[in-house]
Amino acid sequence: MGKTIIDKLWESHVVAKEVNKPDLLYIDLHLLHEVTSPQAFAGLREKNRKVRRPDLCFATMDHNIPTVDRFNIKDETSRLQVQTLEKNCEEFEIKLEGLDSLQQGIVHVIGPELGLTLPGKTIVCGDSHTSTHGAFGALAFGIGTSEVEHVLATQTLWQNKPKQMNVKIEGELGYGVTAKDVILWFIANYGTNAGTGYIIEFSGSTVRDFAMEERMTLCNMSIEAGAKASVIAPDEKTFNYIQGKTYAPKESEFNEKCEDWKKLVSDSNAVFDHVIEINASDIEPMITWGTTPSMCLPISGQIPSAESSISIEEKQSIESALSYMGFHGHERLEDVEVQHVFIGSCTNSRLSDLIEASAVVEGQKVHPNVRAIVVPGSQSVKREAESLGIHKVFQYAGFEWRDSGCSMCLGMNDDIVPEGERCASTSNRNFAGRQGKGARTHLVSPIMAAAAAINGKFTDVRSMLQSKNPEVDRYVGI
Ligand SMILES: CC(C)[C@H](C(=O)O)[C@@H](O)C(=O)O
Ligand code: SF4
Repeated sequence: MGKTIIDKLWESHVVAKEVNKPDLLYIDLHLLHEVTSPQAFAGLREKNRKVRRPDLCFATMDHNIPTVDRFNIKDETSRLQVQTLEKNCEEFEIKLEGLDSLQQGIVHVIGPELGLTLPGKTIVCGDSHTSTHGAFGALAFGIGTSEVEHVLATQTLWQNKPKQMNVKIEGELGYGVTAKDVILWFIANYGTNAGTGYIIEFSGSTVRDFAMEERMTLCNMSIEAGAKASVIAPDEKTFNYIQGKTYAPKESEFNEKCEDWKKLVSDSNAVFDHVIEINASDIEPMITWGTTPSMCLPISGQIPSAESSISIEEKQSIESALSYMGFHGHERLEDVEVQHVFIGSCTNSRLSDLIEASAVVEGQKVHPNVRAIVVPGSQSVKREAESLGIHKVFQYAGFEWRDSGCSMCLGMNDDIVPEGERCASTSNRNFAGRQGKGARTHLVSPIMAAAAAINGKFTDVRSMLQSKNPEVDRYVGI
């Protein structure tokens, strides 16, 4: 029987195997941030242990930091976490991209950007959206703080091998439909438990046609479908993206690596535990209306009411989502007004996301009732965008142009949505309280967020797109 890419990645990292026990996997890259690492380092210190391979660890600070006046962290716990990470990295000799670093950014944005994320690697981080790195053909997943300590101490991790799912997406996406819409559509149709117990391989012509940034968006949110991880077979696009990046292999070593990486594909006779086939042309621009990513509809849709529920549980969950979100049911999504727009997060804060959104915004003004912010995923993305003049498009329109960080993706820093207010957000989670107490989050793509910023309400972005330049056109699928 053939092997899947998941088998290949897994088997090449098993360092100990016993019947009826988890496998011990070697970890090639351990990413760290300020929130989930302090107790792990404290544990090492208590047991008088060292970090086994500091050279395979890499740290950044992203969750707690301000995106304006970034050195002035007002909240004491946040400041302490950031200072603790600085101290830990110094003591245990781990490379850190701190607040003063030109390379600082959201951990899942800078890993790929610096060429740390490579095909064939096992990558872990104390963060659920580590699945993002699977876009490069890496086996990448989030771990808990006690596992962070274990990996720091041993560079290995005990893991049960999950089941495997192939999600095949075929065909061309419609005009104005993005990778974000694909993953939202997937979760809306298959649920937040679709991937529970599985690693997903995303395959098919739609995925192959995606740029690396789009593949990252897809893998980023696979965790919201319950998956342990997701992976996309590396190809020429992957290799081109990696070539020349700071920590990527150089010259002849790079060429040799590419030959190895090409083998990271599922064999044609490989068998998956489950296969889902999706037709890309079925997908429309999507928007969440409720408090889980699966409470999600095409922009042309109407918010459901609890009456149509098929079970008591469903009725209760719809009722509680409607009440939290301030809806009665039956409202048209296109009539819903927003007060905040957030373009950012590890799902959608890369250069291509900002280019796309700026194409919608160009020459227009943010609606007077809306406060809109753009938070580049890394300081490098910020610089690149500025070199293209993208920041001017946003600033002219009335968007705030910030420094990088997790920002409004979660209420752990200064960027909070006030209680009862509504935010069109390019992030990945819309749980109650996610963007602040009582905040109402609607997950959308960057171009849909841009459209909402201009109109002050959700709008089918396809009615606003204008063909402006080929670079932008390529991204918006024109
Ligand atoms: C803080 C961290 C543990 C958390 C995660 O694991 O995902 C955060 O990044 C999030 O997106 O909710
Ligand atoms: S941007 Fe959001 S989802 Fe991503 S790591 Fe930060 S908090 Fe988590």
